[in-house]
Parts: sequence; C-alpha cells; structure tokens
Amino acid sequence: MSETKRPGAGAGTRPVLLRGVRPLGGQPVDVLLADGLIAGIGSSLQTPPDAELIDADGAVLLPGFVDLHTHLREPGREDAETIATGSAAAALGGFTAVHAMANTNPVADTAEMVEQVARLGQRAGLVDVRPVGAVSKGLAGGQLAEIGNMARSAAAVRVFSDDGSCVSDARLMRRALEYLKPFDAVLAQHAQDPRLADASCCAHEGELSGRLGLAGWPSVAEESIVARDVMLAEHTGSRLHVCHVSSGGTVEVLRWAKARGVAVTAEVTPHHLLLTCDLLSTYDPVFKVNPPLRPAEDVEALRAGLAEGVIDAVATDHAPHAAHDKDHAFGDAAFGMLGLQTALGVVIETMRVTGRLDWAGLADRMSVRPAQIGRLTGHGRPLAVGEPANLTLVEESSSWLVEPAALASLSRNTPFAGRELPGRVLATFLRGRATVRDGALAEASELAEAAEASR
Ligand SMILES: NC(=O)N[C@@H](CC(=O)O)C(=O)O
Ligand SMILES: [Zn+2]
Ligand SMILES: [Zn+2]
Repeated sequence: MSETKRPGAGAGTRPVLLRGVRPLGGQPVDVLLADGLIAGIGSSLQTPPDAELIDADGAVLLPGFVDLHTHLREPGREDAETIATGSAAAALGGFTAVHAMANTNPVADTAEMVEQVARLGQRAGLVDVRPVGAVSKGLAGGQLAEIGNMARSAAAVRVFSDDGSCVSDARLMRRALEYLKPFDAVLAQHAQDPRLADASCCAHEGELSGRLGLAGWPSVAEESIVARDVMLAEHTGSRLHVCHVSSGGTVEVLRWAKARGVAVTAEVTPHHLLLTCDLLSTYDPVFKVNPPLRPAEDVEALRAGLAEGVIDAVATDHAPHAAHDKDHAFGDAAFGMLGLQTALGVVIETMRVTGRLDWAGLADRMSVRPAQIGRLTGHGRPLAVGEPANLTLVEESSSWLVEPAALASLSRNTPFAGRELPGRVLATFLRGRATVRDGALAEASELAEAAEASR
C-alpha cells in the first residue's frame, strides 16, 4: 500500500505534454508525462499522438507538495471532513501526498486502523494518503500503541504522533523513541506541556490575553517540551519531528539542537507564518488554534527560521471543524483551522513575495524535505526524466479570493476568508494523471477510470 509498492501505478493513463512550463521558475521548456513518469524534458519533444496538450504559458512546475500534518477526520467525524473531501482539498492545493493524523475516532493506533485509512485514501485516488500512527493507545498518554505492527503493516507507517495531545510523560516519550528507531520512523510531537498550558488555554499568554480575559497559553509550554525532547532524541539516537512550531524561542532551541547533530526536524504552519494574536481582539473563534497565534516578533522568527532551514517544512495542520463545534464563544469553540487549499498562497505571500525563498526553496520546504521526513520515496523528487510525475503547476501572476463556501473541504473554518492570495494551482498530477486541471478537480468519472487502469 505504500506508493513504492505500486509499480503499475500511472501506467494506462494518457500521456500529457506540458508546453512552456518553467521548472522551479527557470527557463520555459516542454515536459512530457507518460506511464506515470516524467518521460521527457526539452524544447522540441516528440509528442505521442494520443498525448493531451496543456499550454502552460510560463506556469511554474514544482514537485507535488507533501503535507506532514493533515486532519482528515475519517473515521468518526465525517460531518467535518472525509478522506475523499480532504483529498480533494489537498489536490486543489497542489498536494500529491498527505499524512493523515491519528486523532480520529476510533484512534489510528492499530495496524487494522492505519490500513483502513490507507485503503480509503487509495479509493479516493486524489493524493497518496499516508496514515500517521498514534504513539499511545487511544492518545491517552499511558501505554504505547502497536507501533511495530503499524510500521510493519501494509500501510508501512513511518510517522507516529499523538497530535492533539502532547506525549508529556518523559518515560513514555523515551520508550516510544527507542521503539520506533529500528523502523526508521519519526515521532512527531505536539509540544504543549499540559501542566503549563491545559485545554482551557486558548490565547498567547501576554498583555492581550489578560485584556481579553482569555486563558493564556505561554510560549514556554512549547519551548520546554521541545528542549526536553531534543535531549531525549539525542540520548536515544532516534528521529524527532516538532509539529507546528509557534514561538521564536523554539526556533532557538532547534538551532542549538541541530548544531549539536540531534536528528530533529520541525514544521511551521501557514497560519503561524501570516497571522498574529492581535486578531483575537475580534473574539472570532475562526482564529482559535493550537498552538495559538503569537505576536509579530514570533511570526518574524518563524519566517526567518524557515528561510534558514532550521524549520524544515511547511505543514498545514488542516483541522476542519463543523459549524456546530466551531461557532461558539471563543473559549468554548474547537481548536483548529483549514489549511490545504490556502497553504501555497500564504507561503508565497510570506516567503516568496518577501524574497525569503525562491521557487526551489519553496519546493524544498513544501515537498522535498517533508517527503524525506515521512520517508516517502516517490514524492519530493527532482524534476528529471525517469522520476515519478507527482507534480503541481502554479500560475505565479494570478491571485484568487478565498471564499469559504467555494472550498472543497466539508468545513468552512478558514481564517483567510475574504483575502486575496497570490499563486493559483492550475494542475496537479499524481503519477502522471491530472487530479486537478484548469484549477478544478478532474472529472470524477475520469478519475475512477484512471484509478481502475492503474490498479
Ligand atoms: N491544531 C488544532 O488546533 N487542532 C487540531 C489538533 C492539533 O493539531 O493539535 C485538531 O485536530 O483539530
Ligand atoms: Zn497539534
Ligand atoms: Zn494537528
């Protein structure tokens, strides 16, 4: 079920000739996709007679994005999202692979559960859905989940996380790191010391949280867990990944740990790169998220950390919530925001337009490094002949208006509603097959046919 075990995938789909694309924003060339692979790159390619021609007119060709952190809500909360609707949002956002977080109901803490998620992902056929396995049974933080069984299962889990909860017990954290090491897996930590920031804490702790009367979530609740965890990762020699870094202090700890040679990686969300805690003065629950939005100094440190590479990746933490969970007074609303369809636009706005990353840098943080962290061999590959055609095509010069009702997600909780975002995803290709074309999902019938052909 891992994408590497599907040699026939992509075969049987019609070849595609992308005319005049700019790989990583470079000079325009033609790119031929056939049999699931990049079959040719050049200026006067032989076009197979049955090839579909896409006039790309200078659009930027990038490796398909890989999300390390997606909540697809199935099973259990299909009122908020399903694997199919979340996959559609992902493809429209330029993603070709997502990691589905384990905090579903039931929790993804057994081999059977992760295999079911992978199967549903394959059935949707829009992106490679890689299940994340829970670290602890039921995310309860008490006993280890079936880490070995999930890693050895057909789903070949390589990312384990109790996301939504922190693995706060140091002894359990150490055991988990030791246990997943032989599988070359990584522990993705939701860093929140529950003694310093409990479930009622919903606003960055500072002058503003006091004034608004919202319970404070101090940065040190994140920083102290990351500091502890990098020492445990060093001690065990295991891989640690830090989810949704929100504070400048965490960036400092990561820089120090990486300089020491600790096997630690980290992600930042688009919303933490763009939004600040000042938005909470509206009391609009759409801005309630875990960890909370922070002041402008932190946003600046996160952008700098991502540009420097101390933060390795952008991950969406796409967290759909139905209106009946989200539309409450701020203190009572669910934590989380949508992210898949807006991620690219926000990253362009915060990192490209500001000159902090070029297209190769953006591809590195949104595709190459996340694929490496998740040990996904078929994604985040160079744009070269013979590589899997997992690609996205972006029109750099156009922008689009974020309208919640127009998003593919079943939920509407985007904090970017009414914003104009730069960069439009024109097309996304999964093993050479268009999942998105002309900025819209490819026809369902066509997708089913192609999925059938590639089985
Ligand atoms: N980020 C959030 O605010 N919410 C996430 C859980 C999480 O990522 O911690 C969710 O599952 O809704
Ligand atoms: Zn989390
Ligand atoms: Zn999450």
